[in-house]
Amino acid sequence: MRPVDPAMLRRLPSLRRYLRRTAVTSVVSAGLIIGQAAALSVALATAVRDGLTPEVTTATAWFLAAVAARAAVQWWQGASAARGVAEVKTELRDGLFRAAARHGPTWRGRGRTGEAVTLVTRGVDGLDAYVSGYLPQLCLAAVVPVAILVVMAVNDPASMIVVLVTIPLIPVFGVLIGWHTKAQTERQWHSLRRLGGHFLDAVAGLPTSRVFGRAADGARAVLRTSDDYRAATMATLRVAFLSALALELVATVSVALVAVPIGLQLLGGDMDLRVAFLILLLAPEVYLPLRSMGSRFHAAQEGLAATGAAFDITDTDTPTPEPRHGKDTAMIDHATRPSTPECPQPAEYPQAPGPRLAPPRVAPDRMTSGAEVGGPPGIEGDRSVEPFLRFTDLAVTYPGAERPAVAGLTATVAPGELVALVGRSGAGKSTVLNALLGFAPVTGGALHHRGSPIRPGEAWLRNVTWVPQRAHLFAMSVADNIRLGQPTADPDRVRAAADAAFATEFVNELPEGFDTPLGDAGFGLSAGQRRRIALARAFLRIQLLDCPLVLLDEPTAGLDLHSEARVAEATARLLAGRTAILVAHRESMLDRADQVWRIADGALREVVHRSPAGAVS
Ligand SMILES: Nc1ncnc2c1ncn2[C@@H]1O[C@H](COP(=O)(O)OP(=O)(O)OP(=O)(O)O)[C@@H](O)[C@H]1O
Repeated sequence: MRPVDPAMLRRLPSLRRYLRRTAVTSVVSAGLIIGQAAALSVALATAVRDGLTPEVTTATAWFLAAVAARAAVQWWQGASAARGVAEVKTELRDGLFRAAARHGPTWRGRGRTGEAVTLVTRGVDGLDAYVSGYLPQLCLAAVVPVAILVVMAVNDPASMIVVLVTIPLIPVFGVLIGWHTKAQTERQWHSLRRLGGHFLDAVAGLPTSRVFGRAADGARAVLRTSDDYRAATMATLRVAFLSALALELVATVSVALVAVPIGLQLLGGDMDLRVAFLILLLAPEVYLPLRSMGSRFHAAQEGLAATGAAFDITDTDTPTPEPRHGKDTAMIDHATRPSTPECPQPAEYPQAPGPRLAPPRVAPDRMTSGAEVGGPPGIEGDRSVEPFLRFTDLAVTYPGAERPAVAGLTATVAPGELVALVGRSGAGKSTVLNALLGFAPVTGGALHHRGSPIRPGEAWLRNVTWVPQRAHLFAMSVADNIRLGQPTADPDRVRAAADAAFATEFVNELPEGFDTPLGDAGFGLSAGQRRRIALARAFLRIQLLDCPLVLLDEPTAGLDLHSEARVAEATARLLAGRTAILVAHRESMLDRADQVWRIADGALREVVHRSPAGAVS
């Protein structure tokens, strides 16, 4: 623990400039403190001895001039500090952005975006207390006591010796407490960064964690990190308050040790009154900058910890942020009880090595709609007559949008049917899926499942498996990503789901296989690999929860031919015997559809029915 980190001075020229300005200000301040005390002691001693003579008036005028000059210097120092803080923070942020540009997306993805954002914003802002609070006090502490000791040596060497003996107590206490504070502050800063990372991951993955029944766990993880941060902050504050108290006590006792002998000498007539006033006025000023420096040291620590983290990034060619994918840092805590219910385990769950799947199930009785759980009894329709899904004049208008994204959509889906949605980009295909998931507001018409109105929420989502266009992978291991909805699933089941999604091959080539931690949004995997992990996640969910409805949003978009063929095959396995709605552009996916809905400008323009043999009706 050094008073000033030389590494910071080396890397930040604006900090060096600021420190030079502050050093000059401190020397001027020291002169003014001594001048002020000298003028006042002359004025007081002369007034006591001779009454209000012209000498008293002159000394008082000098005293007032010194006070005014000190105020001006302090104002200038404040302005200089504000400029210095702005320059140092700009330089540091500039360095971070340059490093990010130099390293490209590789670096960003390996860390958590939320952590990086916390570092660049709140972390760098933590330097305010260091630059404008701690450094000026440090400069004063280096100059003022020395100057005052010289004055004391000339006027009263005995007082100088008392000060010389007591003054080291303050830095010694400061250092002892500082060692303790450093660990506390680093813990506090670490918690804050984790909080930023968790929060962003939780928010970005919210739709995914909702569908997979883990939204509450994400919130709990954020809450737990917030609590860690609160505890670390309170611990730092406790140390800061205690240290302020200890330093205050040491300074007061030290001033008393100087004052008592002076009083005795005055009584004995051995000391001039002017010298006595001068020493008594200067004694507290010796300890003041050291005390202030000690108390500001704690506030400055967060900024220093953040700066250390920033230099780790700016200094390395290929920065490797601290590991953050352990179970303790995962957004979703697997120790918590899954929010989805335990499901019967199908006896024929696929086992490695070959991807074998459980036999398809069509419209299982276990299925629930939102209405069955939350609605009044008797709301269910006639299962033998009602289609699996019914869209009646469905309209969706996003908040703030001028026109509906989907309007007047009327259609039905029979149990076990595969419906493919086709249409140009922006036609409204994903919106149809979002309406079914409850992610887009149904502003007109109705959605029914087996005759019951669909009520978006946990109960309904338990029926659904969703593979979105851009599946969100969380910053945790590959295995934990696959078992997102079923955290208690054993490794064999995870592996079998990966086999079925043709993911095992590339996962085995990752450094730690299924335990390989992924970065933000699945960093470290290609787009096709991410999709296969998302499919594996869906496989596991289907197998364990037996979800009868599958929603897939362009599972093969942006893939090369080889990956596309594999994902298409995996998708076909996923959909076998289940009711599914699939947004598709590729023929490979359309061939398997029972109905093809062509959507344009939010309206259903055409429905093509295909027979099992592929004929169009
Ligand atoms: N969250 C949203 N808020 C406002 N408007 C939205 C939102 N999401 C989509 N839209 C708009 O709704 C319309 C339909 O979008 P949607 O994503 O359903 O199209 P899409 O057919 O799935 O397109 P693509 O094939 O490119 O994914 C578009 O005009 C889009 O701009």
